[in-house]
Parts: sequence; structure tokens; C-alpha cells
Amino acid sequence: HTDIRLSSSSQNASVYAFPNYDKYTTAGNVIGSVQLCENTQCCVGYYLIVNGQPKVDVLACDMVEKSCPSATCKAQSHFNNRFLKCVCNADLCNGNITWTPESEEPLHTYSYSAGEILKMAVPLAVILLVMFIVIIAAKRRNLFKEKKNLQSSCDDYSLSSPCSCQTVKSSEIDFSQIELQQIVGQGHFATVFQGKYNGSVVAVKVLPADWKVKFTTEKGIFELPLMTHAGIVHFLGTGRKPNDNSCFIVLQFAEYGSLHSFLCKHTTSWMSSLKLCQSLSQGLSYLHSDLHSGDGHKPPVAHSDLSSSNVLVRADGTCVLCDFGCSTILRSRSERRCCQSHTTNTEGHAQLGTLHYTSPEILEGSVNLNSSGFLMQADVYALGLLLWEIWMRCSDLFEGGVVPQHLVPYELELGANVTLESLISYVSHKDERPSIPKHWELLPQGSALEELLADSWDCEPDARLTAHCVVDRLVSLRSSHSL
Ligand SMILES: Nc1ncnc2c1ncn2[C@@H]1O[C@H](COP(=O)(O)OP(=O)(O)OP(=O)(O)O)[C@@H](O)[C@H]1O
Repeated sequence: HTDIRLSSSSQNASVYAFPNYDKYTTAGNVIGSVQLCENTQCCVGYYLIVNGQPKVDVLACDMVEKSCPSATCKAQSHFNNRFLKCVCNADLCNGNITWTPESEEPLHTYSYSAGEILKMAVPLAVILLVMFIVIIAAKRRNLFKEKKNLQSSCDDYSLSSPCSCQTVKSSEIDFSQIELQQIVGQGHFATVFQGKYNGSVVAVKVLPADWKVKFTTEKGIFELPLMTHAGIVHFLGTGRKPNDNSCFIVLQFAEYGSLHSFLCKHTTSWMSSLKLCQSLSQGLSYLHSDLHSGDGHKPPVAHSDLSSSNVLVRADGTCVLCDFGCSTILRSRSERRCCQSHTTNTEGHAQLGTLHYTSPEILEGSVNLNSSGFLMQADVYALGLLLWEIWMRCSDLFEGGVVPQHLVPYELELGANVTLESLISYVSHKDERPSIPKHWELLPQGSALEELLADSWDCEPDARLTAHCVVDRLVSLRSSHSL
């Protein structure tokens, strides 16, 4: 058992305990066994289910600032029958999780009540089942058709596991070479630390041994040939911690953290908003590209979990993509033959990303399999939402007025704890999108912005731009409207 000492003094203090990370407990604002949450109201608890009982894995302040309306720590996600997460807003509340084995469902989501989780789980299961069946059926019937102009680089691709005929051997990093400092991020699966490796500041993403599949998927993407690009977080290597067998990935450190936390704290000028948008779109365009260079071949990759928490901001004000744990490699038929012996385990695994950013066709389970790039089109829908998020914090687009505080898409319309049902009704049935300020119509670049957003988040996936076209539109926006 973890020894937890309680503090009665400071507000929003969160009990913290790192059974596997004892030597890092002095990092950050830690007093005794209590971490003082200075920049967030939320405490988070991660528990592993051992012999039917939740056992503390990590307790800390919630660095990703997700909503935490409850004072008690009710289990909100339950993965693989092994892992629970809860968030809450009272002193030391995350030391006690409220959980009953029957009340949880395996969702990757924000905080929901048990009833809501049940309501969402059924349609989600149906969507996943339908997607799986139609993908397999489409493969059999060779439904993927050639497309001109749009997605021209992804003809005849199909989903594949992260195996590759070609991979670049990455460096195996010895854990003793890394000095972990403080926690800088907490995803659903991983804890991300700032650290030092070979004299450089790095980010170390630690995934518990239970999440080996996520780790292997992400490692497989980083190890594809030609994956080095300014818009994709730079990968340094992977390893295993000797004491508990958890896996870690060492990455370039992004000084501003996630785009979400950057936009919460900062507003931008028009030019710096364009820099964020352009680097983000270039990163996605590169990820989607099918590249041959020398002996190396990078197949197109769909990110499948784009959100402002999975985009990082570097010190120079550019974005990089991160978190490839849900990504899918799209392979041509000939490559699949060559990879056949490795492609069975995750074949057809189109995963749902963060709910707010999920495209209407995936929300509804009506994926158009005539379009081989449907996962890339879903990424472009999320890209449109991210561009909107960035511009909603651009002070030059609110001159003379107040820049609104940062909100994730649909938070204003549907609240922070959005449900699948409300999203389907709003985004799919009513075809609504995040609202664009009326006065943008009057700005010189206003109509180009609106068109770009509309063409990225169109309800019809085939009508959406490619990520490459988004880059082109942003380049022309920059040249015609540089302030
Ligand atoms: N290279 C990095 N530099 C700085 N911060 C980072 C870096 N990588 C990740 N982070 C922080 O850690 C958070 C979680 O990282 P990541 O999304 O990779 O974890 P995850 O568990 O896979 O998340 P998810 O819940 O989206 O599946 C990010 O939102 C960001 O705040």
C-alpha cells in the first residue's frame, strides 16, 4: 500500500503517490505526500484493478486541465478491466476512488455518469462493430476506388497494423541514462515527464506495462522510414523500466506543452496564429503523405486522435503532432502482400478519437468506404476544428473587443461534458459547427477563413480538403493578408 499522509491546509491539494517513481516525488510543488495544485482545480487518480480492487497507480494534480465538476473521485474510465481514472476538485479527493465493478464501461472519454456511460457504450459498440464489418466487407469486394485530386496519394489503401516491411531501427534507451524531473502531462494512458537525456531536455512518455499495445503502435509509427519532419514530434528512442516493466518513449521536449494548455494561457497575433495553423497542417499533410526517398518508403498514416491535447507547441511558436497511439498505417495492396505475415493482429482497427473531434461520419458509423482515405478525411475534420480553436484565441481577429477564453469545440454549445448523443444530434443531424464570430465577415481575411473552415469540416467527407490543400490555402492567406 502507498503511504499517504494528508494535509489539511492548502486548497485543492491533491494527494500524490508514485509507487514506482519514489525518487521523483521531490519534483514540482510537493510537500510531504501532498502535491499543491497551483494551475488547476482538478486532481486526478489512476488506479489499477488488482484482485478486483482498485490499487493506486498515480495520484497528482491534473495537468491537462480537463473538467472536474465533482468533489468526489468517481471512476470515469475503465480500460481493459484493468485501469481506472477519476478526477475531482476537493482537497485530497483523489486518494479515494468511488467505483463499482458493474458501473464502468471501456470508454476513452471525459467525465460521464454511469448512466451516460451505459447510454454511450451501446451506440459506440454498434458503431465499432459496423465499422469493422464494413471495412472487412469493402476489402473483400475491392470497394476502394481511385480518386482524382482529393487524396490522390492514397489510392487503394487499406488499414493495417503498424507493422512495416521497412522500419528504421530506433535506439534502445537504457533507463539509467534518463533523469526524470517533473510530470508535464497526463493522458488517458501515459504519464509524461520532463527529463534529461544525453544533456538535452526531453519528454519521457511512460506507459504502464498493461498498455503495451499502445506503446507498440506508437513505436511502430515513429519507426517508419522518413518520419522525421518539423511538424511531427522528434522521436529519440524507447526503452523499458527495469523495476516494473513499464515502457517509455523519449521525445523532443515541447516547451509550451499541449496546444490546449498553450491556448488556455496565451492569445496570439494574426501572424503567430498562422504559424501555429501552418505548421500543424504541414505536420498532418506530411503524416498523410506516401513518400519514397532512396530505399525508404513512408506509407500514409492517419492520426485518428487529433485534438488540442495531442498537438504540442514548441518554443518557436510552431506545432508538432504527438500521440500516435491510435494511428493507422494505410497500405497499398502490394505492400499488404509483402507484410502479410504481420498484418493480422490489429487489421481493421479504426479507433475513435477524442469525442469532441470525432467526425460526423464516424459519430454516426456511416463511413464512406468508396473513399479509401476516410480516416484521413476524419483527420481533416479535426484539423478544421483545431484551426477554429487557434483563431478563436487570435487577438487580431477580435480587435477592439475581448478575445474569448479558450474553449474546445462544441464546449460553448454543448457544455464541457459532451455526450455522444448530443454530439450526434448537433453535429450530424443538425449539421452545426462551432460558431464563427459574426464580425469576421467584415475582416479582410474573414471570408477566406470561413471558407477554409467550412471546407475542412464539411459533413460530406469527400467534399473536405486534403491536409495538403489546407496548407496551400494557409500559404495564400498568409501572402494576401499579412498584418
Ligand atoms: N514531447 C512533449 N513535450 C511536452 N509535453 C508533452 C510531450 N508529449 C506529451 N506531452 C504532454 O503530455 C500530455 C499527454 O501526452 P500524450 O497525448 O502523448 O499521452 P496519452 O496518454 O497517449 O494521451 P491521450 O489521453 O490523448 O491518449 C500531452 O497533452 C502534453 O500536455
